[in-house]
Amino acid sequence: MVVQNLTPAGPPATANVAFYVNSPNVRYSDSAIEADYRYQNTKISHDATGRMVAEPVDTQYQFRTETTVPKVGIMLVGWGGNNGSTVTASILANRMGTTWHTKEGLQKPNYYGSVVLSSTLKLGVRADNGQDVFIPFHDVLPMIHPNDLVIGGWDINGANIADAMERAQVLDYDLQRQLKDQLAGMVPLPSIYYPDYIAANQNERANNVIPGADKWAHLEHIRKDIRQFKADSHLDKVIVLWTANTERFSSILPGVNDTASNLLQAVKDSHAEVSPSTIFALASIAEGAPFINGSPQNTFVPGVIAYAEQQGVYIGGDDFKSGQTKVKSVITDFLVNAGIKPLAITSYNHLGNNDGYNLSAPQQFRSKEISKSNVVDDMVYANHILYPRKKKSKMASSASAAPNGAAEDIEHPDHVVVIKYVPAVGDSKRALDEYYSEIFMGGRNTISLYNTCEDSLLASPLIIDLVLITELMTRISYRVVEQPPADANGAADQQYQPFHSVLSVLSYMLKAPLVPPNTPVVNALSKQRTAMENIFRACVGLAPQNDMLLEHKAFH
Ligand SMILES: NC(=O)c1ccc[n+]([C@@H]2O[C@H](COP(=O)([O-])OP(=O)(O)OC[C@H]3O[C@@H](n4cnc5c(N)ncnc54)[C@H](O)[C@@H]3O)[C@@H](O)[C@H]2O)c1
Ligand SMILES: O=P([O-])([O-])O[C@@H]1[C@@H](O)[C@H](O)[C@@H](O)[C@H](O)[C@@H]1O
Repeated sequence: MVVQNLTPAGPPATANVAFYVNSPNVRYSDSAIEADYRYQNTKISHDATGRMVAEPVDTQYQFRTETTVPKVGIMLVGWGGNNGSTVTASILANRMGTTWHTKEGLQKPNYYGSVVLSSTLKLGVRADNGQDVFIPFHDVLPMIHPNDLVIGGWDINGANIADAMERAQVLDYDLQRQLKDQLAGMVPLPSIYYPDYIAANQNERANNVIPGADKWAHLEHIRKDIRQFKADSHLDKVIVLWTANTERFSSILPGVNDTASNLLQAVKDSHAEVSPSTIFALASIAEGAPFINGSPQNTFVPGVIAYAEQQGVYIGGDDFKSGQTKVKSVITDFLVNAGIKPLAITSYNHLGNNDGYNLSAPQQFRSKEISKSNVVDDMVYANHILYPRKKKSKMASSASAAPNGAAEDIEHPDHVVVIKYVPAVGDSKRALDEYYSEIFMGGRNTISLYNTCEDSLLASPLIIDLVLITELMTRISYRVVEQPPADANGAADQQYQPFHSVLSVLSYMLKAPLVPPNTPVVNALSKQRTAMENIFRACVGLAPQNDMLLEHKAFH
């Protein structure tokens, strides 16, 4: 690829960019952006006297982003569910510009709740008057648009997407009325059903199931489905996303799912501890399709992570962060960083959709309880003033384990998660939270929240963001260089590499972010968003966003 240095005229007119960066560190061609980026960090050590020493360290990166936007299809596992049918119908409504009547008047389709489609980021300040300039997040780098997505998928229930939309009772009738004819033609493919992985009450739904108990045959069946879907729609890429029911956790068994080869053998042996979601993940990885887990179960047993690393395919998860937990990752961050000490965080909610029905079973609830409980760990761990570290106990509880895996015995707020199934409220989940904290001089503070979370209307835009960001990441590569290459016309090409297969950049959309082994888990929502934004700024050679506003604090 010939990379042209920037000319005053900017990148080639054919470059697919919403803006361009006028810098010798950023180079454009008609199909790629290459940026030199100096990553600045601070290494901490201690000197001979035990004093802490802070050392600024710089690493020179180069990022390359392919700017040609491909034709992408998404295959939803659980397509006929509330989330699957809602996101499908909503993308169709946006694509067609369908409007509909409600008691509030005429409604227009939108993508509210999507960070990529409905939020902005500060690009910089106006050269003439210093005012902030914001752009749509979607414009920071060339991204696919959800209106262009081809959608398919599987479900153990055979209802077409129009019937599934009606069953979900999420979208307004006047909108459903206009979409149902097109959605009726969308029928989920038969899926894998292992009854012991989801609540027994889901058995009544299972009328669209791949027969047999041969798990390797199931794997090959799903692989064939992915290939067929890609071929039928002449797609460049396919992304598979799990929005099916929450499964019970799989036991981690040495010799079974601890390595890629053992796991593949376990599938050949139809081992009982291989879940449907793990088979979907393996099939996706084998077909080079990124796989995202929107539910809390441990789909990504060690063997799946190892297989994704071997194959160089992206995976991400777990569990959409849509409502109650999203707020928790903000409130807890605010309290702890304000020097206020949460003593107890109590999260109750009830909901009446099929997700809630499935979660009414103990093992499925436990999967959700785990993903909803760990979300405060990084914030607690970061403040040893409020939460002193005790001597390492012999049996440090998992709740006290430091997010980066160090088994330290850390004081931790009481944290309770309760979920109840109340059919009457349907998809309109009611979340009640109490944050009970210690404040100045032994005082106490109580914050109570009542949050009506329309679960599928909150989760659907996250599905879109997960797909758009994952697809973008497949077009970004990087390399670490000491000095910019003397020859930018190819000598450096073979040094570029993808990010780690575990896409921790997706964490903003997820309750229990999967991260590469032995790396820190970040749950604080503001940090997650800043990380995502600054990585994409780096891809166009721009410094990380900071809010110092020195230009407004210094004497002019
Ligand atoms: N706000 C949210 O809605 C939210 C937030 C976080 C996580 N989640 C998770 O997303 C998932 C979907 O939520 P939902 O409200 O759409 O649930 P839902 O029950 O309406 O939909 C799940 C669908 O998956 C299907 N299914 C079950 N097992 C399957 C399998 N092995 N293969 C294919 N299909 C299968 C079911 O038939 C159903 O249609 C749940 O696991 C839920 O916990 C939802
Ligand atoms: O994202 P969030 O609102 O904290 O979590 C939600 C839970 O509170 C809810 O009970 C469950 O049914 C949803 O699947 C979702 O996981």
